[in-house]
Amino acid sequence: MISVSSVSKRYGGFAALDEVSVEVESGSLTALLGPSGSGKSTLLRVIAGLEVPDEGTVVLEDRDVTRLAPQRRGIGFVFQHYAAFKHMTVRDNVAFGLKVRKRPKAEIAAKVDELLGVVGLAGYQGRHPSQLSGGQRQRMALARALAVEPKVLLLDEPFGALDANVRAELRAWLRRLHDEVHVTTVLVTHDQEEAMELADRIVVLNGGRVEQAGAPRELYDVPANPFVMGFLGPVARLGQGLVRPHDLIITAGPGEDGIEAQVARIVHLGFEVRVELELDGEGAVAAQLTRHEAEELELAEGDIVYVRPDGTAPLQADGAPEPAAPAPEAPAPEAPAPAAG
Ligand SMILES: Nc1ncnc2c1ncn2[C@@H]1O[C@H](COP(=O)(O)OP(=O)(O)OP(=O)(O)O)[C@@H](O)[C@H]1O
Repeated sequence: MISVSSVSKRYGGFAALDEVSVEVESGSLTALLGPSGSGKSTLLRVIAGLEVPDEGTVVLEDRDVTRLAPQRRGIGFVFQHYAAFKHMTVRDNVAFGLKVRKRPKAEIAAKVDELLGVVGLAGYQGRHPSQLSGGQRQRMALARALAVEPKVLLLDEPFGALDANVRAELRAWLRRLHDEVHVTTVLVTHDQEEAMELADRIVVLNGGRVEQAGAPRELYDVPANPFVMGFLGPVARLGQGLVRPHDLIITAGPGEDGIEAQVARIVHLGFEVRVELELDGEGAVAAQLTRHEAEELELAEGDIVYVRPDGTAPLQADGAPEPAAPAPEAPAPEAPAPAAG
């Protein structure tokens, strides 16, 4: 287990981390998710020992390592731009840490073979890094980090420099790898889809603080505040209430609490249909329907319909957990667009 308690890290007067506390279960895959500059990399570097916090502690498996050198923490690290030894073969790159530790030759050979199999590079032992694709290089980096059997694997945007298709492939692959080897893993990403798909647990950072930590579905379904809601997925605003666009129900008649709206645009996205609605005096809102639902309603642009949230209670735009009494006009929440690729 990794236990980060009340860690603060300042650069000059600027707090990159402000009393951050995070628990990472042994064997889990935890994602640090947040916008650029939120402190993700700084937190990872504090766990790695590449930065010493101004305040707070880092405990690894019951041992206070706050001031311990990185190489003595039992940690494997993979960065976005992995610095491979260009003059060495794939085999020698992966063997490097074991050679430094003076392990017997036969043991090194067996371990390297095993790992190259695990990361899907079995036939590539003799190649040099320049003869690998970007995705293959990152898999080699993971094999190299895993070779010394770290207690903790730290990944800083390991697929950040790769194109979308390769990223998606490597994500699925990393999840399978983690299910096999169960190394306690902390992954930094600004991509909410990557975090949702990979992680057992997500820690959302913003401005050097933890906004919320929990299972991906918990964060998506029960976000603690508008920031988390906006960062984890699309948000539709009905008055002071924030809901997911797929939690909006459109009906032809007003029903009990339907809000009148005019269909401004219908966008067919394969299985989904996005219905853009103009609310009277309340601006625009987009609902997400299945194709089947949209067909049943026989929606057409210009139609007058009624919209309401389904059973889920909307999050209040001012962050209050319960629907508040008539609130003063609050400014729109700063819900950032989910990060693109
Ligand atoms: N060595 C440093 N000196 C001064 N400021 C720093 C230093 N390292 C980080 N910072 C600042 O601390 C803040 C957090 O940086 P950090 O790299 O942790 O963010 P991040 O969430 O990883 O962002 P990104 O996704 O862009 O990598 C940023 O505002 C950054 O400019």
